[in-house]
Amino acid sequence: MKIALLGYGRMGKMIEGIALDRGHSIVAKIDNNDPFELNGAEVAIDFSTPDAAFGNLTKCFAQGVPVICGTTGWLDRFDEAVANCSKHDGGFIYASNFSLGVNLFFELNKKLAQMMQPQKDYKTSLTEIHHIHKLDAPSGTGITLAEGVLAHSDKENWSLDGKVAEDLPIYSIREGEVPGTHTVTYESKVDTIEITHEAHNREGFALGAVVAAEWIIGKTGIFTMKDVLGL
Ligand SMILES: NC(=O)C1=CN([C@@H]2O[C@H](COP(=O)(O)OP(=O)(O)OC[C@H]3O[C@@H](n4cnc5c(N)ncnc54)[C@H](O)[C@@H]3O)[C@@H](O)[C@H]2O)C=CC1
Ligand SMILES: O=C(O)C1=N[C@H](C(=O)O)C[C@H](O)C1
Repeated sequence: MKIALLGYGRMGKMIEGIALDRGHSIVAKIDNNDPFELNGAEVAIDFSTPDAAFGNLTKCFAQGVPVICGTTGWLDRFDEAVANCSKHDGGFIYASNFSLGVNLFFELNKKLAQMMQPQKDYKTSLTEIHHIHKLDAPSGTGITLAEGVLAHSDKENWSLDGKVAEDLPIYSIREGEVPGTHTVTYESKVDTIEITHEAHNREGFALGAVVAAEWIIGKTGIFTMKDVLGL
């Protein structure tokens, strides 16, 4: 499979290593202000920046190249990206987190939220911890987890660091080089129930993105990691 990497930072470099190990070739590495030349790529993988992702996706769809996008912090334009993809009959997978472990954790989170819905004595919150270089807060994974909780809650919205009292709080912590830790907490006067996913490194994210790229070849439409992993 010929891959174009959009964004050649921490994730782009890790994806390159995993893709080469799995027998694929990298035909383009586009970072920052590089010319946008896809060089015959069969699929593009975008791990760039919140400001860059939407423009990169738009160019790929216009050139008929399916995209795997892991960049977070740009989702105010997600519906537009989906419309662009559909207009060109393209292929698209966005995931706030591509790791198998986190996608299992998403399902566990929804199941626990469903069980906790009648338990009104518990106060719910989310916490995400990431490295100090991260540009967006809360994390995309934190937002997906919050959506899973809100689907089984009387609350309607989440807010960053509990800024809106009636919302579900997502607390964002930036420290050192933490790859990504997410915790969902239910706390009552008598006890605490907590589920945590802790990434030990970025390999799981990168492998999931390459597996998604392998999966989308030959398909058109908008998909999720649930489709890829059969969850
Ligand atoms: N969905 C997932 O599983 C994961 C998502 N992420 C997200 O992926 C994104 C990238 O993360 P990292 O690699 O850690 O960041 P990074 O900062 O190491 O790399 C981003 C790269 O994008 C480049 N860039 C800037 N403008 C660009 C443009 N117009 N086109 C292409 N590249 C451009 C930057 O120069 C930089 O090299 C972040 O949004 C992060 O939150 C990170 C890990 C896992
Ligand atoms: O920026 C990161 O590093 C990560 N970003 C993603 C997010 O915002 O959820 C996924 C992972 O947690 C690492």
